[in-house]
Amino acid sequence: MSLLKINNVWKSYGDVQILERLNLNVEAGEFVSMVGASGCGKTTLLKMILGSEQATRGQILLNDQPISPEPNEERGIVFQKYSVFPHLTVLQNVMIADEFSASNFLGRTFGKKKRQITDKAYGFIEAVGLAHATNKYPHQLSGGMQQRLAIAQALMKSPKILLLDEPFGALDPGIRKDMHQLIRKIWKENKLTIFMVTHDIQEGFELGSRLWVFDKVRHDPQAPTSYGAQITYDLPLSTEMQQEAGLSLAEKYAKKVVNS
Ligand SMILES: Nc1ncnc2c1ncn2[C@@H]1O[C@H](COP(=O)(O)OP(=O)(O)OP(=O)(O)O)[C@@H](O)[C@H]1O
Repeated sequence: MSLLKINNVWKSYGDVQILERLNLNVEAGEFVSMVGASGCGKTTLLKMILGSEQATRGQILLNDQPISPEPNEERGIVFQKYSVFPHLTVLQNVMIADEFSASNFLGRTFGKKKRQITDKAYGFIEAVGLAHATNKYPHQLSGGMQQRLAIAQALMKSPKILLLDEPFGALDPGIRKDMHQLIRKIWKENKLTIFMVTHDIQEGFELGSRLWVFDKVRHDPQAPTSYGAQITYDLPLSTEMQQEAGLSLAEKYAKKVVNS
């Protein structure tokens, strides 16, 4: 049984068609990279998987059930813009969601419960390589460190699915490489299913186990908003392909997409 089924999904905003005819099955443990022109609907699909946007037609099923209209703990999301709280330390940022759910209103826990949450938070802080910065505030961290913090925050909820919206887009190339290693390690160790939007086709090739390319197949010059993007390539990525990927393969497919 597939973890996620996207059954003939269409999405429009008003009379602007964004996505159309999406039919895809995703198994648990896949890492799907999503690439395509700006504005073609990649984030919109992520939001539909998160549950914060609804399909206009068709259905997305998670474990054969319609996706709940509210985001829930099964799905965590990390955006390009760091979503951490500026007035909380690294440790407090990672603990906060668990503290709120354990204490209902106050956002503070005590005694044994607090110790459990602290231990769990330390585990994820270490996993993302921020053990040396536990008591620092976000403004004292580099962009890469803030993004590590956002990932640790998302992992605290033990999501089965991690949604990444250009998570490394704002980072320098050297730091991006480190983050690639980190995310692959986290993907494997936590047996996550990952959907990642990226503008960098090479990153998409290197990181994913599968690549989706979004593009418009149908065009009407008189009515440019009548047709939405579809997934024009659905490529399984093998490690060999990824090793070979480098620029040459990425460029080849980029050309193919542009020319199609
Ligand atoms: N809530 C909304 N209401 C109306 N239009 C929207 C809404 N959200 C997104 N759109 C439009 O839908 C289209 C797809 O947006 P989306 O953010 O999914 O694209 P994208 O492929 O992720 O783009 P980018 O790569 O630039 O981030 C855009 O034209 C955007 O303006």
